[in-house]
Amino acid sequence: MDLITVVCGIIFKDDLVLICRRKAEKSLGGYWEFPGGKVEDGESDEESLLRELIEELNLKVKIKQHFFDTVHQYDNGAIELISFICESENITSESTDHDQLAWVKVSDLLGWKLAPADIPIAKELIEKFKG
Ligand SMILES: Nc1nc2c([nH]c(=O)n2[C@H]2C[C@H](O)[C@@H](COP(=O)(O)OP(=O)(O)OP(=O)(O)O)O2)c(=O)[nH]1
Repeated sequence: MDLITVVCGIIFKDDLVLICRRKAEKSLGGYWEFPGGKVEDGESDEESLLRELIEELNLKVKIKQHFFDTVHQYDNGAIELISFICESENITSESTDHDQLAWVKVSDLLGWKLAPADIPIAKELIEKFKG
């Protein structure tokens, strides 16, 4: 099966990072993720991320750096999840794709029910921001 490319933003506001809970009716409903989405034909990863964040969250961010990529095999196919560290000037509180949003400390990330593909990214972030 094909590998689907998905981009996500690790969006910081001060020292908190945004995670979003996927609506129940979506694939991986109820799991928390870093917001983003599938890369469309003809788009760069960065363009895709900026578009998705505006569409879903009406949030404009600054992409600071490419962070970490991971491949995860779900039952219905594999995704490559490409993450970027971003900064946001404002806090968003509504999403078209999620039923809850939370701004959390990096050190608390693994206490949330993250989508399985996000766990290696969360672990890497915890390492990076440790002490
Ligand atoms: N946006 C995003 N998606 C993620 C993350 N982790 C993870 O496994 N995914 C999965 C969920 C989806 O299967 C896919 C992204 O799809 P999407 O959110 O753009 O799209 P969609 O609603 O059209 O997806 P789908 O219901 O058709 O699967 O990647 C993450 O951190 N952010």
